[in-house]
Amino acid sequence: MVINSAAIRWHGDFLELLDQRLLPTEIVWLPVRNSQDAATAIRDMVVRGAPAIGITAAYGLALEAARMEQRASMSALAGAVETLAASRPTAVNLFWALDRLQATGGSLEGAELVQALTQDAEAIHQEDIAANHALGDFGASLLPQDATVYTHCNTGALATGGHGTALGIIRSAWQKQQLRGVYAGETRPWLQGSRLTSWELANDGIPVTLVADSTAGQLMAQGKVQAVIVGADRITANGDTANKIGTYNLAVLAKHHGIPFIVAAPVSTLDPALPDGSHIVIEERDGSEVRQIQGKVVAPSEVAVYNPAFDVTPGELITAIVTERGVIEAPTTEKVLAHLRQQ
Ligand SMILES: CSC[C@H]1O[C@H](OP(=O)(O)O)[C@H](O)[C@@H]1O
Repeated sequence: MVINSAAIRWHGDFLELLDQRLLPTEIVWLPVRNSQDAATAIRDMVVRGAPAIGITAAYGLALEAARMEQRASMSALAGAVETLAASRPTAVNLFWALDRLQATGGSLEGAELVQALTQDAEAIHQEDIAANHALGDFGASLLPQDATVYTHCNTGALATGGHGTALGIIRSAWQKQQLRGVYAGETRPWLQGSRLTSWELANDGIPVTLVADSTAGQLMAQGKVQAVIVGADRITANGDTANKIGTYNLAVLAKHHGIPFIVAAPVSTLDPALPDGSHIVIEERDGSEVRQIQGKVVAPSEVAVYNPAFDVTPGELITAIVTERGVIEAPTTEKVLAHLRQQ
């Protein structure tokens, strides 16, 4: 089966990933032929975004099994699972996908195992696309008519199997003629907002205004934003949400200004095993990502840098969490667990 999406092209026996480090100026597709290729691509953010990371890990494990041919077994794949799991720590979708494929693989071996893992990886990809369209519609129903929304980082087709999560809500609202426009925060230091979100929305013809991250408060104070919509990398049982660094700032600002703060994520981003956000491992990335912008030095080479890739927004600051199953208003542990029990 061939599955093509904005950032991920699956050819049935190998994978291509759009190198998102080069966007928006260059379109370069990199081949991925085994689990190490996939892990390296995730670690180096060739592919990024919680759902896209999970999908890539799933294909990477399936490719590794195919490389082993008749030698393939889940015990033989244990090293590949470990390598993929070590690529980035925060997005739970990576671990969810690996757990799902390990369960699918079970005691299968050889060609049967290769087929089962391949089909499940393809299913994860297709399910994510469907989930994003469903959550997009649920989320659009939360927005007032003619809304202008603020979004952070990139949560679009580049970060998922397609359509997007927060950008999925934005795309669905635009298609329903509910949306006036979008403010996209640049999202330092990796600039997912300026390089990826503004590129995706402009390509779709959705009115987008790029702003420096520090502009968000003034926009809210001036009444120019009717909702803040963001994605998620891991949502714990009580609704605490790990997302791109800077998300917590936006949640506090939104609370102060009485603006709805909406988190969009597929159910695969919910992690009920963690009771609250204090248990989430926050990835810290190299200081060079802050000292430089696309290789241009913007700080003294010896200056100390603290570069957490994510922060945690407490559930009490979140107006609603939107998944493909519906909306969790004012999330609490009871509501999140009930949401997970519903089919
Ligand atoms: C739907 S993508 C979720 C999430 O992933 C992004 O992080 P990164 O670009 O570092 O992979 C960002 O936190 C998005 O909100």
